[in-house]
This record gives sequence, structure tokens and C-alpha cells, in this order.
Amino acid sequence: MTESVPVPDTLVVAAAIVDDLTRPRRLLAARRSAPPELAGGWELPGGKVDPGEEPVLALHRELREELGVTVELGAEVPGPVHGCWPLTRSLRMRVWWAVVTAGEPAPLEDHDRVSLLDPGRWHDVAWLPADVDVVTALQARARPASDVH
Ligand SMILES: Nc1nc2c([nH]c(=O)n2[C@H]2C[C@H](O)[C@@H](COP(=O)(O)OP(=O)(O)OP(=O)(O)O)O2)c(=O)[nH]1
Repeated sequence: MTESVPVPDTLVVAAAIVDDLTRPRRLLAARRSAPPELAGGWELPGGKVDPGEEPVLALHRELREELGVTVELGAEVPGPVHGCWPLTRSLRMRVWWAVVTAGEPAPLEDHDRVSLLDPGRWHDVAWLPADVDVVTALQARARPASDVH
């Protein structure tokens, strides 16, 4: 009989960087340049939390390393599985709204482009598959109640 082997669970943290936390209009997307199997896919900037690292501190570190920016984080955007967004069998992601407080976002590491997506065009890039639902949720939360018909 085979016993099921526990799947290692790695937490990824990512930021939905927008122009305004109260009334988000533009969303930052970053295009991956590595590894080859992910290159060309667009994602929310971020990365894996190191062992023992606080998730929020990991996110600030990743955004500094990858984009050269300092951010202020807003609310977390909870996902459907214990507040997380499932990526693969072994990866799950937590996402926070964010605004840049210092620096100009640039593709310094792991990305070859960053793009600011205009209102209504947040789905216009080829997001990594797991990000499509995240972006749908972001869009729904960004739209003020008065705009929902
Ligand atoms: N940062 C980020 N990663 C995502 C998103 N969607 C998604 O499927 N992923 C996947 C891609 C990667 O397999 C994994 C994140 O790993 P990473 O390569 O960005 O992590 P890292 O910068 O810490 O790099 P490393 O330690 O693996 O070298 O999560 C997303 O929106 N943002």
C-alpha cells in the first residue's frame, strides 16, 4: 500500500499595486522573464516567503528587489482557500493591495516588462493561469458600489 506523502506547502506573497488604495483605477502587471516555463506570463509582483520570514516583510523585500520600489500596503485580498489563492498543489498565494510610496517600478529581476493597466483593461494581458481569478476579484473590489449595475 502506498502512503500519501505530505505536499510541501510554500507561501507566495504578491501585491496588487494600484494608483490609489481608496479608488483603484490602474493596476500594475509584471511580465516574467524566468524561468522558461513561466516566461511571457504576467503576474502580480512578489515571490516566495523565506522560512521564518513574516509574509508582509517578505512582500516588501520582494518588491524592493524585483521592482525597486517601497510600498504602503492596503487591505489583504482574501482568496477562497483559507484566505489564500491556490497556485499549484504545493504553492498558495496571499495578495495585498499596495501603492508605491518611493521609487519608479522597473523590471529589475525576473521580469522584462511592467505595465499599468487602465480601468476596464485589467484582463488585457496574458496573466499566469492562477492569476485570472485573482484579477477578477480585484476588479470586483475596485469598482465602487455605485458603478455596479
Ligand atoms: N510572484 C508571483 N508568483 C506567482 C503569481 N502567480 C503565480 O502562479 N505565481 C507563481 C510563479 C512561481 O511559480 C511562484 C512564485 O515564485 P517566484 O519565482 O516569484 O519566487 P521568488 O522570487 O521567491 O524566487 P525563487 O526563490 O523561486 O528563486 O508563484 C503571481 O501573481 N505573483
